[in-house]
Amino acid sequence: MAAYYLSKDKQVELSKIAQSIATPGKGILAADEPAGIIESRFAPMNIENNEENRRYYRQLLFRTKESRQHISGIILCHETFYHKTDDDDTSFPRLLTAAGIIPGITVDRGLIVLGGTDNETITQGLDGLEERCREYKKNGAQFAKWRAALKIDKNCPSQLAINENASKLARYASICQQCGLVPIVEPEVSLDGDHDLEECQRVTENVLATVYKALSDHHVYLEGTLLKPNIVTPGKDCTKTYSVEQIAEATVTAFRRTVPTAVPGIMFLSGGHNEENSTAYLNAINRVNLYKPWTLSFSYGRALQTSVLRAWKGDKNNSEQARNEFIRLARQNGLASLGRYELSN
Ligand SMILES: O=P(O)(O)OC[C@@]1(O)O[C@H](CO)[C@@H](O)[C@@H]1O
Repeated sequence: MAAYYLSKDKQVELSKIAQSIATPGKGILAADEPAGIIESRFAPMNIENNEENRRYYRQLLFRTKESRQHISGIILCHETFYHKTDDDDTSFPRLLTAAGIIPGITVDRGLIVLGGTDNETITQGLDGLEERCREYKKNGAQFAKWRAALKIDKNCPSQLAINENASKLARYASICQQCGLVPIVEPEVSLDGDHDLEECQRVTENVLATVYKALSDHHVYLEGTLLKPNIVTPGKDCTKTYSVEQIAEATVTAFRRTVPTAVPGIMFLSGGHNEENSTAYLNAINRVNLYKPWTLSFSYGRALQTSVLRAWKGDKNNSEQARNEFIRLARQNGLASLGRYELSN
Protein backbone atom coordinates (compact mmCIF):
# COMPACT_ATOMS: atom_id res chain seq x y z
CA MET A 1 0.00 0.00 0.00
CA ALA A 2 3.07 2.25 0.05
CA ALA A 3 1.97 3.69 -3.30
CA TYR A 4 -0.78 5.66 -1.53
CA TYR A 5 1.63 7.61 0.66
CA LEU A 6 3.45 9.42 -2.15
CA SER A 7 1.88 10.79 -5.32
CA LYS A 8 2.80 9.04 -8.56
CA ASP A 9 4.61 12.22 -9.70
CA LYS A 10 6.71 12.25 -6.55
CA GLN A 11 7.59 8.59 -6.97
CA VAL A 12 8.72 9.21 -10.54
CA GLU A 13 10.76 12.24 -9.47
CA LEU A 14 12.45 10.34 -6.62
CA SER A 15 13.26 7.25 -8.62
CA LYS A 16 14.74 9.35 -11.44
CA ILE A 17 17.05 11.15 -9.02
CA ALA A 18 18.10 7.89 -7.32
CA GLN A 19 18.76 6.22 -10.66
CA SER A 20 20.84 9.14 -11.94
CA ILE A 21 22.98 9.07 -8.81
CA ALA A 22 23.40 5.31 -9.26
CA THR A 23 24.45 5.66 -12.92
CA PRO A 24 26.86 2.78 -13.64
CA GLY A 25 30.47 3.95 -13.59
CA LYS A 26 29.73 6.94 -11.35
CA GLY A 27 29.62 7.50 -7.61
CA ILE A 28 29.29 10.12 -4.90
CA LEU A 29 31.89 12.41 -3.38
CA ALA A 30 31.09 12.81 0.34
CA ALA A 31 32.28 16.39 0.96
CA ASP A 32 29.94 16.84 3.90
CA GLU A 33 32.39 16.81 6.80
CA PRO A 34 31.13 19.40 9.27
CA ALA A 35 33.69 21.90 10.63
CA GLY A 36 34.51 19.63 13.60
CA ILE A 37 35.21 16.55 11.46
CA ILE A 38 37.15 18.37 8.73
CA GLU A 39 39.48 19.49 11.52
CA SER A 40 40.63 15.85 11.80
CA ARG A 41 41.24 15.75 8.01
CA PHE A 42 43.02 19.16 7.83
CA ALA A 43 45.16 18.82 10.96
CA PRO A 44 47.47 15.98 9.76
CA MET A 45 48.27 18.10 6.67
CA ASN A 46 48.86 21.25 8.77
CA ILE A 47 45.94 23.02 7.09
CA GLU A 48 44.29 25.72 9.17
CA ASN A 49 40.62 24.91 9.78
CA ASN A 50 38.99 28.27 9.01
CA GLU A 51 35.86 28.99 6.99
CA GLU A 52 37.69 30.36 3.94
CA ASN A 53 39.96 27.32 3.73
CA ARG A 54 36.90 25.07 3.94
CA ARG A 55 35.13 27.08 1.22
CA TYR A 56 38.18 27.30 -1.07
CA TYR A 57 38.94 23.60 -0.73
CA ARG A 58 35.38 22.57 -1.67
CA GLN A 59 35.38 25.01 -4.60
CA LEU A 60 38.59 23.39 -5.82
CA LEU A 61 36.94 19.95 -5.75
CA PHE A 62 33.65 21.07 -7.29
CA ARG A 63 35.34 22.88 -10.18
CA THR A 64 37.52 19.93 -11.20
CA LYS A 65 35.91 19.33 -14.59
CA GLU A 66 37.72 16.08 -15.47
CA SER A 67 36.33 14.34 -12.35
CA ARG A 68 32.75 14.85 -13.49
CA GLN A 69 32.51 11.80 -15.71
CA HIS A 70 32.94 9.64 -12.59
CA ILE A 71 30.99 11.68 -10.02
CA SER A 72 27.18 11.74 -10.17
CA GLY A 73 26.47 13.46 -6.86
CA ILE A 74 28.19 15.41 -4.10
CA ILE A 75 27.03 15.55 -0.48
CA LEU A 76 27.47 18.90 1.26
CA CYS A 77 27.16 19.94 4.88
CA HIS A 78 24.96 22.90 5.88
CA GLU A 79 27.83 25.43 5.84
CA THR A 80 29.06 24.41 2.37
CA PHE A 81 25.52 24.31 1.00
CA TYR A 82 25.29 28.07 1.52
CA HIS A 83 28.83 28.89 0.35
CA LYS A 84 29.42 30.63 -2.99
CA THR A 85 32.16 30.80 -5.63
CA ASP A 86 34.58 33.68 -5.06
CA ASP A 87 34.54 35.07 -8.62
CA ASP A 88 30.89 34.98 -9.72
CA ASP A 89 28.99 34.52 -6.46
CA THR A 90 27.29 31.28 -7.59
CA SER A 91 25.94 29.11 -4.79
CA PHE A 92 27.61 25.70 -4.62
CA PRO A 93 24.36 23.77 -5.31
CA ARG A 94 23.87 25.88 -8.46
CA LEU A 95 27.49 25.39 -9.50
CA LEU A 96 27.12 21.60 -9.19
CA THR A 97 23.76 21.46 -10.94
CA ALA A 98 25.15 23.47 -13.87
CA ALA A 99 28.05 20.98 -14.05
CA GLY A 100 25.65 18.01 -14.24
CA ILE A 101 26.35 16.88 -10.66
CA ILE A 102 23.45 16.29 -8.29
CA PRO A 103 23.79 18.25 -5.02
CA GLY A 104 22.90 16.54 -1.74
CA ILE A 105 22.83 17.60 1.90
CA THR A 106 23.58 15.89 5.20
CA VAL A 107 20.59 16.51 7.42
CA ASP A 108 21.42 14.61 10.60
CA ARG A 109 22.79 16.50 13.58
CA GLY A 110 25.38 14.05 14.80
CA LEU A 111 25.56 11.32 17.41
CA ILE A 112 24.72 11.24 21.12
CA VAL A 113 25.04 8.38 23.61
CA LEU A 114 22.04 6.06 23.69
CA GLY A 115 21.30 5.63 27.39
CA GLY A 116 20.95 2.07 28.69
CA THR A 117 23.63 0.76 26.36
CA ASP A 118 27.39 0.23 26.51
CA ASN A 119 28.15 3.71 25.13
CA GLU A 120 26.36 3.09 21.87
CA THR A 121 24.97 6.01 19.90
CA ILE A 122 21.81 7.33 18.35
CA THR A 123 21.64 10.01 15.66
CA GLN A 124 19.94 13.36 16.32
CA GLY A 125 18.12 15.65 13.92
CA LEU A 126 14.47 14.68 13.49
CA ASP A 127 13.14 17.86 15.16
CA GLY A 128 12.34 20.45 12.49
CA LEU A 129 13.61 18.09 9.77
CA GLU A 130 10.66 18.60 7.45
CA GLU A 131 11.10 22.40 7.37
CA ARG A 132 14.84 22.04 6.79
CA CYS A 133 14.31 19.54 3.98
CA ARG A 134 11.80 21.84 2.24
CA GLU A 135 14.28 24.71 2.45
CA TYR A 136 17.17 22.60 1.10
CA LYS A 137 15.00 21.33 -1.77
CA LYS A 138 13.99 24.91 -2.61
CA ASN A 139 17.68 25.81 -2.77
CA GLY A 140 18.68 22.98 -5.10
CA ALA A 141 19.27 19.81 -3.04
CA GLN A 142 17.97 16.61 -4.65
CA PHE A 143 19.04 14.09 -2.07
CA ALA A 144 19.90 13.88 1.63
CA LYS A 145 22.01 11.79 3.97
CA TRP A 146 21.62 10.56 7.56
CA ARG A 147 24.33 8.50 9.26
CA ALA A 148 23.68 5.97 12.02
CA ALA A 149 26.77 4.47 13.67
CA LEU A 150 27.00 0.99 15.18
CA LYS A 151 30.03 -0.71 16.69
CA ILE A 152 31.05 -4.32 17.19
CA ASP A 153 32.25 -5.12 20.72
CA LYS A 154 31.56 -7.57 23.55
CA ASN A 155 28.01 -6.29 24.17
CA CYS A 156 27.56 -4.43 20.90
CA PRO A 157 25.74 -3.75 18.81
CA SER A 158 22.77 -4.29 21.12
CA GLN A 159 19.44 -5.06 19.51
CA LEU A 160 18.18 -1.86 21.16
CA ALA A 161 20.76 0.27 19.31
CA ILE A 162 20.05 -1.53 16.05
CA ASN A 163 16.28 -1.08 16.39
CA GLU A 164 16.40 2.55 17.51
CA ASN A 165 18.82 3.56 14.77
CA ALA A 166 16.78 1.71 12.13
CA SER A 167 13.60 3.41 13.27
CA LYS A 168 15.19 6.89 13.09
CA LEU A 169 16.62 6.15 9.64
CA ALA A 170 13.15 5.13 8.46
CA ARG A 171 11.46 8.23 9.90
CA TYR A 172 14.14 10.43 8.29
CA ALA A 173 13.70 8.63 4.94
CA SER A 174 9.96 9.12 5.03
CA ILE A 175 10.26 12.86 5.77
CA CYS A 176 12.82 13.33 2.97
CA GLN A 177 10.60 11.64 0.42
CA GLN A 178 7.60 13.78 1.36
CA CYS A 179 9.83 16.80 0.61
CA GLY A 180 11.14 15.48 -2.73
CA LEU A 181 14.61 14.49 -1.49
CA VAL A 182 16.04 11.01 -2.11
CA PRO A 183 17.18 9.71 1.28
CA ILE A 184 20.56 8.03 1.49
CA VAL A 185 20.21 5.56 4.32
CA GLU A 186 23.56 5.08 6.07
CA PRO A 187 23.78 2.45 8.81
CA GLU A 188 27.55 2.29 9.34
CA VAL A 189 29.03 -0.69 11.15
CA SER A 190 32.38 0.66 12.35
CA LEU A 191 35.75 -0.76 11.37
CA ASP A 192 37.01 -0.40 14.96
CA GLY A 193 37.61 -3.63 16.87
CA ASP A 194 39.31 -7.02 16.52
CA HIS A 195 36.30 -8.92 15.16
CA ASP A 196 36.74 -11.22 12.18
CA LEU A 197 35.13 -11.05 8.75
CA GLU A 198 32.38 -13.53 9.65
CA GLU A 199 31.33 -11.44 12.67
CA CYS A 200 31.16 -8.29 10.56
CA GLN A 201 29.03 -10.10 8.00
CA ARG A 202 26.68 -11.44 10.69
CA VAL A 203 26.24 -8.01 12.28
CA THR A 204 25.87 -6.21 8.94
CA GLU A 205 23.16 -8.66 7.87
CA ASN A 206 21.25 -8.15 11.11
CA VAL A 207 21.54 -4.36 10.85
CA LEU A 208 20.41 -4.27 7.21
CA ALA A 209 17.52 -6.68 7.80
CA THR A 210 16.33 -4.46 10.66
CA VAL A 211 16.72 -1.27 8.59
CA TYR A 212 14.70 -2.67 5.68
CA LYS A 213 11.95 -3.88 8.02
CA ALA A 214 11.75 -0.35 9.47
CA LEU A 215 11.70 1.25 6.01
CA SER A 216 8.86 -1.09 5.08
CA ASP A 217 6.96 -0.25 8.30
CA HIS A 218 7.25 3.45 7.42
CA HIS A 219 6.07 2.82 3.82
CA VAL A 220 9.27 4.26 2.40
CA TYR A 221 9.36 4.08 -1.40
CA LEU A 222 12.50 1.98 -1.93
CA GLU A 223 12.95 2.85 -5.61
CA GLY A 224 13.53 6.41 -4.44
CA THR A 225 16.24 5.59 -1.86
CA LEU A 226 19.93 4.70 -1.85
CA LEU A 227 21.88 2.67 0.71
CA LYS A 228 25.26 3.79 2.05
CA PRO A 229 26.71 0.87 4.02
CA ASN A 230 30.10 -0.28 5.23
CA ILE A 231 32.03 -2.80 3.18
CA VAL A 232 32.02 -6.14 5.10
CA THR A 233 35.61 -6.49 6.38
CA PRO A 234 37.40 -7.74 9.49
CA GLY A 235 37.90 -5.14 12.24
CA LYS A 236 41.05 -3.06 11.96
CA ASP A 237 42.67 -4.93 14.90
CA CYS A 238 41.72 -8.42 13.68
CA THR A 239 44.72 -10.76 13.55
CA LYS A 240 43.34 -13.05 10.83
CA THR A 241 44.01 -12.12 7.22
CA TYR A 242 41.59 -12.40 4.33
CA SER A 243 41.96 -11.92 0.60
CA VAL A 244 40.27 -9.05 -1.22
CA GLU A 245 38.10 -11.67 -2.94
CA GLN A 246 36.92 -13.11 0.41
CA ILE A 247 35.98 -9.62 1.57
CA ALA A 248 34.12 -8.95 -1.67
CA GLU A 249 32.21 -12.22 -1.47
CA ALA A 250 31.19 -11.68 2.17
CA THR A 251 29.99 -8.19 1.25
CA VAL A 252 27.91 -9.24 -1.74
CA THR A 253 26.48 -12.21 0.20
CA ALA A 254 25.34 -9.94 3.05
CA PHE A 255 23.56 -7.58 0.64
CA ARG A 256 21.95 -10.34 -1.41
CA ARG A 257 20.43 -11.64 1.82
CA THR A 258 19.03 -8.35 3.04
CA VAL A 259 18.70 -5.53 0.46
CA PRO A 260 15.60 -5.58 -1.76
CA THR A 261 16.13 -5.45 -5.51
CA ALA A 262 13.95 -2.32 -5.68
CA VAL A 263 16.85 -0.30 -4.23
CA PRO A 264 18.71 1.21 -7.22
CA GLY A 265 22.13 1.69 -5.69
CA ILE A 266 24.43 0.63 -2.87
CA MET A 267 27.01 3.38 -2.47
CA PHE A 268 29.70 2.32 0.00
CA LEU A 269 31.36 4.54 2.60
CA SER A 270 35.13 4.19 2.95
CA GLY A 271 34.99 4.13 6.75
CA GLY A 272 38.72 4.47 7.44
CA HIS A 273 39.99 2.04 4.80
CA ASN A 274 42.85 3.64 2.89
CA GLU A 275 42.46 4.77 -0.71
CA GLU A 276 44.08 1.65 -2.23
CA ASN A 277 41.95 -0.82 -0.27
CA SER A 278 38.72 1.13 -0.80
CA THR A 279 39.25 0.97 -4.57
CA ALA A 280 40.41 -2.67 -4.53
CA TYR A 281 37.40 -3.80 -2.46
CA LEU A 282 34.91 -1.96 -4.68
CA ASN A 283 36.50 -3.43 -7.78
CA ALA A 284 36.42 -6.98 -6.37
CA ILE A 285 32.82 -6.53 -5.18
CA ASN A 286 31.80 -5.71 -8.74
CA ARG A 287 33.65 -8.79 -10.01
CA VAL A 288 31.93 -11.28 -7.66
CA ASN A 289 30.25 -13.85 -9.82
CA LEU A 290 26.80 -13.71 -8.20
CA TYR A 291 23.62 -11.95 -9.28
CA LYS A 292 23.86 -8.33 -8.11
CA PRO A 293 20.70 -6.38 -9.00
CA TRP A 294 21.90 -2.98 -7.77
CA THR A 295 24.58 -0.52 -8.88
CA LEU A 296 27.48 -1.09 -6.47
CA SER A 297 29.49 2.10 -6.26
CA PHE A 298 31.11 4.58 -3.88
CA SER A 299 30.12 7.44 -1.63
CA TYR A 300 33.61 8.02 -0.31
CA GLY A 301 34.88 10.83 1.89
CA ARG A 302 38.42 10.00 2.99
CA ALA A 303 39.14 7.54 0.15
CA LEU A 304 38.54 10.33 -2.39
CA GLN A 305 40.24 13.12 -0.49
CA THR A 306 43.28 12.06 1.54
CA SER A 307 45.76 12.43 -1.35
CA VAL A 308 44.02 15.62 -2.48
CA LEU A 309 44.52 17.24 0.92
CA ARG A 310 48.10 15.98 1.07
CA ALA A 311 48.81 17.64 -2.31
CA TRP A 312 46.94 20.89 -1.53
CA LYS A 313 48.37 21.53 1.97
CA GLY A 314 46.17 24.61 2.29
CA ASP A 315 48.24 26.49 -0.32
CA LYS A 316 46.59 27.91 -3.47
CA ASN A 317 49.82 27.35 -5.39
CA ASN A 318 49.24 23.60 -5.04
CA SER A 319 45.71 23.66 -6.49
CA GLU A 320 46.71 22.05 -9.78
CA GLN A 321 48.39 19.08 -8.05
CA ALA A 322 45.39 18.71 -5.75
CA ARG A 323 42.99 18.68 -8.71
CA ASN A 324 45.10 16.03 -10.44
CA GLU A 325 44.90 13.81 -7.35
CA PHE A 326 41.13 14.20 -7.27
CA ILE A 327 40.84 13.30 -10.98
CA ARG A 328 43.01 10.22 -10.39
CA LEU A 329 40.95 8.97 -7.43
CA ALA A 330 37.59 9.69 -9.08
CA ARG A 331 38.70 7.85 -12.22
CA GLN A 332 40.05 4.81 -10.34
CA ASN A 333 36.89 4.45 -8.28
CA GLY A 334 34.70 5.01 -11.35
CA LEU A 335 36.49 2.08 -13.00
CA ALA A 336 36.23 0.01 -9.79
CA SER A 337 32.49 0.59 -9.72
CA LEU A 338 32.40 -1.29 -13.03
CA GLY A 339 34.91 -3.93 -11.89
CA ARG A 340 37.36 -2.57 -14.48
CA TYR A 341 40.13 -1.19 -12.30
CA GLU A 342 43.61 -2.63 -12.83
CA LEU A 343 46.58 -1.55 -10.69
CA SER A 344 48.17 -0.09 -13.82
CA ASN A 345 45.19 2.30 -14.35
O1 LIG B 1 34.09 7.04 5.79
P1 LIG B 1 34.24 8.13 4.76
O2 LIG B 1 34.15 7.60 3.36
O3 LIG B 1 35.45 8.98 4.99
O4 LIG B 1 33.01 9.10 4.95
C1 LIG B 1 31.70 8.61 5.07
C2 LIG B 1 30.85 9.62 5.81
O5 LIG B 1 29.54 9.18 5.93
O6 LIG B 1 31.37 9.78 7.14
C3 LIG B 1 31.75 11.11 7.34
C4 LIG B 1 31.62 11.52 8.80
O7 LIG B 1 30.28 11.53 9.19
C5 LIG B 1 30.91 11.89 6.37
O8 LIG B 1 31.50 13.12 6.09
C6 LIG B 1 30.87 11.00 5.18
O9 LIG B 1 29.73 11.22 4.36
